[in-house]
Amino acid sequence: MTAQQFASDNYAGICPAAFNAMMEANAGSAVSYGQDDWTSRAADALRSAFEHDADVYFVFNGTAANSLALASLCRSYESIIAADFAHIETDECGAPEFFSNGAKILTAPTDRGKLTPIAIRAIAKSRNDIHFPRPAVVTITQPTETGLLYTLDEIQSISTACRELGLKLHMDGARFANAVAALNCSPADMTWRVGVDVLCCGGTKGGMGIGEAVLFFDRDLARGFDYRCKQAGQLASKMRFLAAPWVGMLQDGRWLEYARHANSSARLLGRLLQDIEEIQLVYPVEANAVFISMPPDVGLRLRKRGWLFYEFIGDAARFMFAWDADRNRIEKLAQDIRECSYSATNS
Ligand SMILES: Cc1ncc(COP(=O)(O)O)c(C=O)c1O
Ligand SMILES: C[C@H](O)[C@H](N)C(=O)O
Repeated sequence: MTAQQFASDNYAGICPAAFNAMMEANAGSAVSYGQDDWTSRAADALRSAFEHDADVYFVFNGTAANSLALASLCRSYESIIAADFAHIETDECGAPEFFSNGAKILTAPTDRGKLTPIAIRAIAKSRNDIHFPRPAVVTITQPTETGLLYTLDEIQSISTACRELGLKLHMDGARFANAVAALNCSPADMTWRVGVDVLCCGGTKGGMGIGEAVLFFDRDLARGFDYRCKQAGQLASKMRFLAAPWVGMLQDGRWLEYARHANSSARLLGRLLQDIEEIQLVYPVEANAVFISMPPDVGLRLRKRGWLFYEFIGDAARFMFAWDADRNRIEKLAQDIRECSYSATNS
């Protein structure tokens, strides 16, 4: 077993709540393709958690969730307004464009990945001629790809602008639980109550082995989504194993306990690094990610000590924490960063 790494929360294993629910769901046979009891239990559990009679679907990963949800909100000749840092733009390999049969992603320059009503209006009102792919939907990521949070008021302002412009609002919630935990608000307060039409709610990064939930708060927008999933190879035959972890995670608020641990782990690393001269936090630690700038040779030394981290997001080195983050490993990472910085300064 490799020593714990913090390159991504995707590196973590399956949390007990998800695993135990999978084990329980494994008893006997069950109707396939989502007609089983676990799938209806999971959908009901999400409707209860969100206090809304949303239409709920389960897919294998976040790219599929985002791409198929956006394809439901946007015709092939229309466009999706997104932040320049948006995962749908930088890391989904054209899947949103592919599954919408050609919708265009129009990116707005942002401050650290957060869209604003001004940026949205600037794109939406820039042109209305036949040659311009008409904007149909705005997408925001909560927390953002840079680990920052939209406040509830910021989301409300964005959705108000969307309504004025006749646009739908999609939320990439790959780390939604981390945002709910960090803002200490309810899932409803951060979605439909502030005008979000469709949420892609992360299960994988939250601690499941696989799986995301797509919640349509406006059921009309979900028309045909089941067929869209089937056509895209996202209709699981043994859906109970995608669905059951949601029952386990949502029970007694475990998903938020795990998220609180991940968020506090990120804050711990941020604190441990703050007195190292060569290391700067590139973004404030608001959820479960820490982004730092460090001299290139410090990064090389850190990699030589076996640490893995991405450097292609937010022009910084990213460390991201999950439900299982081990304090001892976090302290070891901080110590190695300190020693690698010290040796750089004194070489
Ligand atoms: C912000 C964000 N959205 C969506 C995704 C897509 O998830 P996946 O890689 O499971 O397709 C990721 C990946 O981790 C992500 O970081
Ligand atoms: C960046 C990569 O695509 C993945 N979404 C992650 O956050 O690890």
